[in-house]
Parts: sequence; C-alpha cells; structure tokens
Amino acid sequence: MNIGTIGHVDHGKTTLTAAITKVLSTKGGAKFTDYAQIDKAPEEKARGITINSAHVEYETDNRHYGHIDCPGHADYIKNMITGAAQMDGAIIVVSATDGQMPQTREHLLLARQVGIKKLVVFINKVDQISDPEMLELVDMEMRDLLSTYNFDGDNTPIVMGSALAALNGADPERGEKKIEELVKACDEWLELPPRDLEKPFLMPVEDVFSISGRGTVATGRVERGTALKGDDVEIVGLGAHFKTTLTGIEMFHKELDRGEAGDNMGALLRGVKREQLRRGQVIIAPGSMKPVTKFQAQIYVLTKEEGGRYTPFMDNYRPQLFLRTADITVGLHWPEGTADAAEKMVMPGDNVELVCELVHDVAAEVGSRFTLREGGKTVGTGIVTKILSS
Ligand SMILES: Nc1nc2c(ncn2[C@@H]2O[C@H](COP(=O)(O)OP(=O)(O)OP(=O)(O)O)[C@@H](O)[C@H]2O)c(=O)[nH]1
Ligand SMILES: [Mg+2]
Repeated sequence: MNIGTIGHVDHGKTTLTAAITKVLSTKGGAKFTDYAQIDKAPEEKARGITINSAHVEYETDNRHYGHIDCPGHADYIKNMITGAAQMDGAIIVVSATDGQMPQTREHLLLARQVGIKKLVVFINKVDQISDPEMLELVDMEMRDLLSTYNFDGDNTPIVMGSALAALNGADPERGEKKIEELVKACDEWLELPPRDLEKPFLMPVEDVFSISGRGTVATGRVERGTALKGDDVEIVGLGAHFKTTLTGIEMFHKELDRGEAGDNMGALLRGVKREQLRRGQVIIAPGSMKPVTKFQAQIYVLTKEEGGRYTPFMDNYRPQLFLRTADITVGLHWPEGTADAAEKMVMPGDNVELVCELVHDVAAEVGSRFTLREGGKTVGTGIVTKILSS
C-alpha cells in the first residue's frame, strides 16, 4: 500500500517519516532512514517532469507500506496531480502549535481531488503544548475540516504525539508509543485499493490493423482488468460508442484465451471495420466508462525550469491534451462564475482548477490523468475532478 505524509510546511512531515522508520526498525519492519537522508531529495523523472521526493518503505505485522515524503509544497502538488506519488491513503500532519494552516487545507483538497478516500491525522509537536484544551481544539477543528472536504471527520483516527521525541528516543509516552498508535491506525483505518486486475477491463487503442480473412485487430497495453476471448466489449472515444465482441486475443503471435492488466495484446473484434477504430479510443468492459467532451480538472502548470512555458496563459488557451493514447485539442477556461475570467492569468508553477472543452470526445472519468502539450513540450499535467458533459 502506498501512503505519504502531507500537510503544512514545517509541521513535521519529514521528522515523522524518519521517526516511523526508526520505531519500526526496532521491530525489524524497516531500515532506519534518518532525517538528513530523506531531505536529500533524490531526483526522479516521472512522465517528463522532474519530481523531488523521498521514498521509504516499512512493514507492519500485516502490511507493506511504500511511503513518500516530499521536500517542498510545490512538490506535493506536482506529485499528487501527476500521480508520481500515487497514494492510496495519507497521514496528514498538523502542528499543535499552529493548528490547521493554508497548506493543511490545500493538501486536504488535493487529496480529495486525486481520489484518496481515507486519511489518518497526526497532531505533532504536542511537547510544546501544556494546555490540554488547546489540543482538544486542534482535534475538533481538524474533524470539522475533514468533513468540509468530504472525509469522515467523525471517525478518522487522530493521534497526538511528538515526531521529534520519537526520532530522538526521548519521552516514549509522546514519542515511540504514539508512532506505534499511528501505524496501527493506518493498518486498521486505511483501506487497500482494488488491484488493477479487479477493475473493469480497459485497453487504450494504440494501433489498428486489418488481417485479411480474419478481421480488424486493435493493439495496446491493457491498463486494467481482465478480458476473456468471447467477452462483450465497448469501443469508446473520438466519435465512436458501440458494442462488439472480442473474438480473439493475441500476444507475441500466439492465440490466447485471456488478456490482463500489463499485457500487450492484440484484440480481434467481430464485425468491426478498420475505419471504425482509431488510436485514442479505448476498448472497455461495457458501460464501465463514458465518452466525455467537457470536464473540470485540477491542473499543475509546469515552470520553465521543468521544461514548461516561459509565459502565463489566459482563458481559452488551446494546447493538445494527451490522455492515454488520445491526443485532442482542448480549450481551457476558468470555471463558470470566476471573477474577472477574461483578464485572469495562469502562471507557470500554478496549481489551478480549470474547465477543459475538447474538440472530440474521449473516454474519461473522475481520476483520469492527462498531460497538456504545446509545440512538442509538456506545459501542464492534470487530473479529471468532475465530468461536465458527454
Ligand atoms: N518541538 C518539536 N519540534 C518538532 C517536532 N517534530 C518536528 N519538529 C521540528 O519542526 C521543524 C520542521 O520539521 P520537518 O520535519 O522538517 O517539517 P516538514 O513538515 O517536513 O517541513 P517541510 O518539508 O519544509 O514542509 C524541525 O525543526 C523539526 O525538528 C516535534 O514533535 N516537536
Ligand atoms: Mg519535509
């Protein structure tokens, strides 16, 4: 399971990450990764964007966790939107001395936008607070805030402790014990995501061939789910929306009965003409996704250092949108009701919510990720947050 620490700058995310590895290392479930090793931020390339983040791993009695801690606020935003740090759950860290702050809220919103369903809260730096009523207040406010962003504010586990004490091996009541409590809360409250194989079948069409005497074959890499020879499937996107039957599955020139997530396969489709299929469409389990032409999305606009634009853009900016194998011109607009929409600019480095109007329909759903490109370079990356029209 993949998790990570999120929350306002300086509230103790990195200290907590180090502390978790320290406490679990004494039980043999982790290799201790000290603070300085985490904040060294090894560079990684993900989807054409450089992303600074640190990955650690640890194990509890019942789970293996991959854990991501990012060095800076902008990195969290990029990570969450690009999916470079695909989190199935997260620990939101909030300092007892400050309470909730702007990035506490922003990270909660983003967590919701990228589809994280459950969180665990760690109220940190309790060693600096002597008034128990203060802590109660932070607890109450966090529950309210969670509910505001559609998380389960009433039942979300909140653990109060000191990451620094745990890291330094001081004050086990506020330190080590609280880390154990936190990890237990993660084990019990955070839910494992469905495995790709259990999801409905989806294969983006990469290429199309006709094979004389047999019919039309679409090739691509299965993104999720499983398909069996003889299954009903649906073709969606670029003006198409029809049902057919998967009459053959081919891999490495061999006929097979089954294709699944991760496979590169050829799909032989009954009664389909070559002209009916195009790169950019998807072959899916019937009814599992719809064609859409307009949606709202959370978008991160790359800086020039990241290979993005040098200049801001305005309403109705029209780059190319790449979603799986599809490549479609899109008009970007401020959501309805935005004040001064005609003059408002989007700067490189911004994280914005915009409406995307496509010139052709594409199969998409809430959570679908895409990139925006212009003149051969990636200028932005986004995730669909709301379908507006199909
Ligand atoms: N008193 C006290 N200080 C703490 C505690 N946890 C962390 N700190 C201190 O708070 C400061 C910030 O901690 P970090 O772990 O770097 O915070 P962060 O959230 O990772 O910060 P950014 O990555 O910059 O957003 C450091 O000086 C830590 O030593 C704690 O439990 N008690
Ligand atoms: Mg940090």
